Amino acid sequence: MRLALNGVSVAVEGTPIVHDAALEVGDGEFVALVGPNGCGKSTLLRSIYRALRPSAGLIAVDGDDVHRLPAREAARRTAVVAQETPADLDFTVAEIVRMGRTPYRADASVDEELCGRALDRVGLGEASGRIFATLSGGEKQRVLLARALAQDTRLLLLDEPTAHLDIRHQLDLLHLVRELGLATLAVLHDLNQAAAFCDRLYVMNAGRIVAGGPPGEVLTPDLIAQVYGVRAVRRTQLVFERSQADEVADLLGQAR
Ligand SMILES: Nc1ncnc2c1ncn2[C@@H]1O[C@H](COP(=O)(O)OP(=O)(O)OP(=O)(O)O)[C@@H](O)[C@H]1O
Repeated sequence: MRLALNGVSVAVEGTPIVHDAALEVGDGEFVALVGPNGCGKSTLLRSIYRALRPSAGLIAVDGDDVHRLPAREAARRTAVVAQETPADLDFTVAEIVRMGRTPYRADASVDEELCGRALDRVGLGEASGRIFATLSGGEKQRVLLARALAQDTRLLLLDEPTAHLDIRHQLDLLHLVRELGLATLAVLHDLNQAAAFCDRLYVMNAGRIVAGGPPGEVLTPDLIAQVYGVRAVRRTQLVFERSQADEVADLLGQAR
């Protein structure tokens, strides 16, 4: 297992937030963590990327307790795009992405090449000289993903990666993450998107993981009612693929 959590509890400033969580992400698997606001998703994620230390349980990356690894080694194994966007950094886009290379002592040209490729992958190859603070929220989000990609890890943690993105960029990002083929654990709010893009998902409620498995098995109307307090109807869903978005744009262009 690339990532395995067992019996993980996390307290924040003495308040227990996450209780006895277990989850796994296999090599190349795209796994979502969903659940209502305040249920503890970010807190659990923060304990995986070492921003918080669990009060109980084991968090293993490639079989090793992540909280016992040297910081540099942990950073070579796990990249994260967290929810808090550094707002007014006076760095260029290229400098931000290059921060992803900090855990390595590589040739500057290797770093340059990896950073350039990471920016190209998120569609911001032309923006490398821009000042990060001047970018839109969505562009910032994509730069932070590029920084995570430049870190060249096999485990990727994403906390609401589609926040700030319009629908087109949300879908592009989810497609991209799928194509990367990295073991990925992503906090997502949109259940339809989680169901469409993820191999498996875990549902959290009130600090506990209450269900886990393939989306079709887990996201039942009963579970959604119990966890979110809303009635859901399962229908064949409409997923806008990028190609469809292009067709729609073409049609709109012709109509003008
Ligand atoms: N520093 C803190 N001090 C006290 N309580 C905190 C602190 N940080 C988080 N919490 C509380 O822990 C709970 C879980 O927060 P968390 O951010 O993990 O939830 P979440 O599921 O990610 O929510 P959302 O979907 O709204 O982002 C919330 O009730 C929150 O208010």
